[in-house]
Amino acid sequence: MDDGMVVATHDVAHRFPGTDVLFEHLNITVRPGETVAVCGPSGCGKSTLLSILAGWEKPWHGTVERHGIGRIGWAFQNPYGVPERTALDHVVFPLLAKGMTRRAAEPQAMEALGLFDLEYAAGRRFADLSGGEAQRLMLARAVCARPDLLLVDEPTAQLDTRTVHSVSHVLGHLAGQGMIVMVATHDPDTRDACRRVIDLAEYAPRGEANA
Ligand SMILES: Nc1ncnc2c1ncn2[C@@H]1O[C@H](COP(=O)(O)OP(=O)(O)OP(=O)(O)O)[C@@H](O)[C@H]1O
Repeated sequence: MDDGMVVATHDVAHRFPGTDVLFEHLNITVRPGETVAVCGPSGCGKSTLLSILAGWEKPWHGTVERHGIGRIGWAFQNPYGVPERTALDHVVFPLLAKGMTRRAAEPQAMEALGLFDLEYAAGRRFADLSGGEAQRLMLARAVCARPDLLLVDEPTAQLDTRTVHSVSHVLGHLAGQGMIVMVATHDPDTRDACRRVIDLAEYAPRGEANA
């Protein structure tokens, strides 16, 4: 990881073709060690902002700087997987894609499962996981390859309060190890556990932009 690593937006605004402007004049700078909650009402553009930060979506206006960022990890809002494959298979897969052997990948994948208290489920089929287990599996898969930038979309929608606290704690711990962690969330507990909050409602256009 690069000490000078940074993710920044410079006067970013976004709208999809044929839709209103979601947010504008967004200037943020995020550095390693930070956990940032991206908040705001449903449909305000939280997931879209994460996609823009990842470079998957080009902003309608402005630029995004990703200095020193190599690997990006992403945990999706809706867990998805291959029903008959095990939880461990899902976490091993990105490591194999990175060129690791299965033998080398498995301990690293088990460590990632352990971070989210999922070792017990390593051998279970994805189809047999509960909603909360599948959601934690997405987190384990996102962090297993030790990304520089971790983008997490609604990580706690299906989790109970105690698990929310433990996931928030792990995300803070990963940031402490030098990751940049950004979390789109509605959940007040998750938001409060983050070091910084970006409220996208504050960047909603006022008046003329959507006229
Ligand atoms: N590819 C697209 N084309 C057109 N509109 C889109 C596209 N992707 C998202 N949108 C719209 O942009 C808006 C913002 O979507 P986004 O998923 O970023 O919101 P969100 O704040 O994450 O919402 P939620 O909290 O409900 O998950 C929504 O109105 C959505 O319908």
